[in-house]
Amino acid sequence: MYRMGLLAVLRSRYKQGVIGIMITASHNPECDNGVKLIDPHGEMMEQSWEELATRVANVQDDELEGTIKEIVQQYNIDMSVRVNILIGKDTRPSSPSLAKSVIDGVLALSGKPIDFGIVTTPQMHYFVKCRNTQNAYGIGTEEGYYTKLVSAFKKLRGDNFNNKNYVNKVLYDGANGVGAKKIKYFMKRLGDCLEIELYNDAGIGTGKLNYLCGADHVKSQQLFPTGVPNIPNQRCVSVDGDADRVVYYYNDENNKFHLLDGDRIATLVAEYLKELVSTCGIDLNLGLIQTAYANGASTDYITKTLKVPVACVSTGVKHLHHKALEYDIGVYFEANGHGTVIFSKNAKDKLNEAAKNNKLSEEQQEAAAKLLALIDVINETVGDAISDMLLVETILNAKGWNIQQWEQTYTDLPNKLLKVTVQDRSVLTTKDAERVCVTPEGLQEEIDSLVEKYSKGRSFVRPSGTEDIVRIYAEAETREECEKLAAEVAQKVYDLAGGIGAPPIIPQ
Ligand SMILES: CC(=O)N[C@H]1[C@@H](OP(=O)(O)O)O[C@H](CO)[C@@H](O)[C@@H]1O
Ligand SMILES: [Mg+2]
Repeated sequence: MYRMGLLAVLRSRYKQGVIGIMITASHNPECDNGVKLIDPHGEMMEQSWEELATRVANVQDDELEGTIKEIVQQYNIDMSVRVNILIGKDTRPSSPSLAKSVIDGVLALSGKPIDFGIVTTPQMHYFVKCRNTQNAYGIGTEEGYYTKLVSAFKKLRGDNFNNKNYVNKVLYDGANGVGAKKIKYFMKRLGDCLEIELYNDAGIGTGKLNYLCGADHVKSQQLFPTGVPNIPNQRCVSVDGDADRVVYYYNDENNKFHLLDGDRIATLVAEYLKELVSTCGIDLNLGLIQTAYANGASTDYITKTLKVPVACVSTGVKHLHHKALEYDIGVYFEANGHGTVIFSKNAKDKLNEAAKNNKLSEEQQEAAAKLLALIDVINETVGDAISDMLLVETILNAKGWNIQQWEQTYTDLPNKLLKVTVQDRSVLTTKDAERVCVTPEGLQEEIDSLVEKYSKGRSFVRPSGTEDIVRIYAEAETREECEKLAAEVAQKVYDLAGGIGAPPIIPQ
C-alpha cells in the first residue's frame, strides 16, 4: 500500500493530473485486500504502468529507492511538481491501517493526500474526473455526486412513479459493504419516487462482507442471497463489496431463481438508447462491447434482433472501456454486472444542439433531452452499481415493464463457470479475445471435439488475471449438458496444463 502511494505520486507528476487510489478487494472475501489506481480521466490506470506497479510492489526493500529513481528517469518525471492524490477506502476492517500506509507513501514523495474516507469505487472514479475537469463533469464531492445522479433520475421519472406493470419498489442487497452505507444517501434524496428496501447492511445486522450475499455470490453461484426476504416475483438487486457491480434477480412463485446479469442490463440499455437515438433522428453510432463470458443468447439477440454491432474483447473492464471509446455511444458490460455507457464529445454536442433546435419536432427535442438526462444518471468513468441500477429502473419505468417482461426478451443458455488450479497458469495462452487457446498445444483441439458433442455448446478456457487459477466457461442447451461439458473441459485443462490437487469430477 505504501509503495502504491509512491507510484501514485509518480503517475500524477507524469500525467500532470490528480490520481486516485481506492483501497478495496471488491467482491472478494472480507479478509482479502487490494488497491485500485485511478487515472486522471477517471478510468483505470493505463495498462503500460501495470508492469511498473508489479515491479514496485515486488522489489526488495533495499532496491525500492533505486527502482523509484529508475522510473523517474525512464519517464523523465519532474519531481518538483505539486500533486494531489485522492484516497478512498471500502468498509473492510483492514482499510483504515492500509489507508495510513498509502498516505505515508504519498507523503514520502511530497505528494498531497486528500482523504475521502469510506466511499464506493465508482465514487472515487467520479471524484478524480471532476477534479481533473475543474468540476465540468460534476462537483467533485459526495454531495455533488448524489445531486447529479438523483436530480437527473428525478427529471426522467417525472410524476409517473409507477407505470403499467412497473412498480417502483426494489429490494437491495448491500453485500454488508460500502454499497449499503451509501445507498442510504440515495434513499433520502429519492424520497417516494423509488422505494429501496435495504438488506445486508452490516451497520445493523451482523453479516460479513460479501459472505453468501452480494453481486458476485449471486452471479457465480446463481443463487438468491441470504438476508433478503424471498417474496415471489419481487425485483431484487445485489451490488458487490465496492459497489461497482450490479445484478438483478427474482424468485418466481415456484421458488425458481431467475438471474438478470450484466448481459441483460447491456441489452436493455442498448435497446433503449437505440430507440431514443432513432426517435431523435440524429446520426450517432452505437456499439455494444462484451467479453467471451457473455451468454451466447445475448449476443444473438443483440446482433440479430436489436441489430446493434457487438465487439468481443478480453476480460477486464479496461479492455471494454477502451473499445467503447470507439463509438459515439459505447455500451459495455461484463456478464458479472460491471459496466457502463460512454458518450463521445460528438454525441454530447449533437444532443445538446438537438435539444434546443426548434426546427426539430417536439418529440425529437424531447428524445434528445431524455438522452442528455440519461447521460447524467450514468457514471461514465467506470461501472457503478447504484448508477446502473438507477438507469435500469428508469428504462423499466419508461417501458412500463416488470422484471419478467425484461427477462422475456431472450432466453439465456444454461452456463457454468469452473476453475482448475495449475502449477503455472502462464502455460495457458489464448488469442481472439481469449476465445481460442494457443498453448498448451492440442488443448484447443480437445475442447473443439468436446463442444461438438453438445447442442448449442460453447466453451473456452483462460488464465485468470486476478487469481492463480485457470477459468473454464461452458454453455449448452440444457443445464445437464453444460455442467458435463464444463467438467470435461476442466479435466482436459487439468491433464494438459499441469493441474494440481484433486482432479475435476465429471457428472455421469
Ligand atoms: C470471469 C470473471 O468474472 N472474471 C472477473 C475477474 O477476472 P479474472 O481475470 O477472470 O480473474 O475479476 C475481474 C476484476 O474484478 C473482472 O473484471 C473479471 O470479469
Ligand atoms: Mg467490485
